[in-house]
Amino acid sequence: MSNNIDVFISSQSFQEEELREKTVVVIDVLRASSTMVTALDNNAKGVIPVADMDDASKISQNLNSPNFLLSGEKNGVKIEGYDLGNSPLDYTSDVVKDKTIILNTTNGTKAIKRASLAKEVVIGSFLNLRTVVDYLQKVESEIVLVCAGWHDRLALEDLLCAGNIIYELTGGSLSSTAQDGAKVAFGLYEKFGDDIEGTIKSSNYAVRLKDIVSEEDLLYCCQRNIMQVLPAMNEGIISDIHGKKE
Ligand SMILES: O=C(O)[C@H](CS(=O)(=O)O)OP(=O)(O)O
Repeated sequence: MSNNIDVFISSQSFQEEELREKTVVVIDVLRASSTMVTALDNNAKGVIPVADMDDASKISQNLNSPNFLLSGEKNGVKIEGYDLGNSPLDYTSDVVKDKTIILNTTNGTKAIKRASLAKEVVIGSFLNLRTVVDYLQKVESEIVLVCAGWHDRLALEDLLCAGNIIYELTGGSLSSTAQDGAKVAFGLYEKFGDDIEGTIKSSNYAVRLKDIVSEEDLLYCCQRNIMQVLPAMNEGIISDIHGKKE
């Protein structure tokens, strides 16, 4: 592929204007991206990402409640009064099928909102990595992989996933003229890509949230290429544009 590709290491590491005319992949492996991918794979109608609780309550007040779920977390914990937290394992077909989910998370949904000037925004995770790569191979615009990170800092699992995407896109051979961000992500994947689970199990996230987020959640989010959905944003709503059918 000949496109220019860069990696931004957190949702605050760029100016929103920098994303204009670009194809952006937002990556929040733990857990917002993995949750959205799972929800859409289980036939949720769409996901509305919101930046905070105020936005979530404004949107939910104007909607017909049986068709909507109010979901999200603060520092990993389900927000009181919400229907669901941010564990992808809770987004089963019987819970989310045909529902639109208003999702409010600490980092992931904020990163998506900050990418709203992009030409297009898609959601990436290990779960749907191959589908994202196949899509990126066809786009003609410049590509930016936005890692959601954690509170404006780098999160290893997001950068590792970005590196895996670049590795696949480049056939494992990155040009010496690649962007610095792409080189760092690619190098991280070369070093740790053989042991995604082990690397993520010893990440800052895993240590920080060990009493809040189950190991089952972590291991689930480490699985590669188990879903073919391609979540993409259109007028504020994320839906599957890959056209998965039941
Ligand atoms: O719910 C999550 O997994 C995280 C929690 S924290 O911000 O890392 O404490 O939120 P997310 O927005 O999915 O990164």
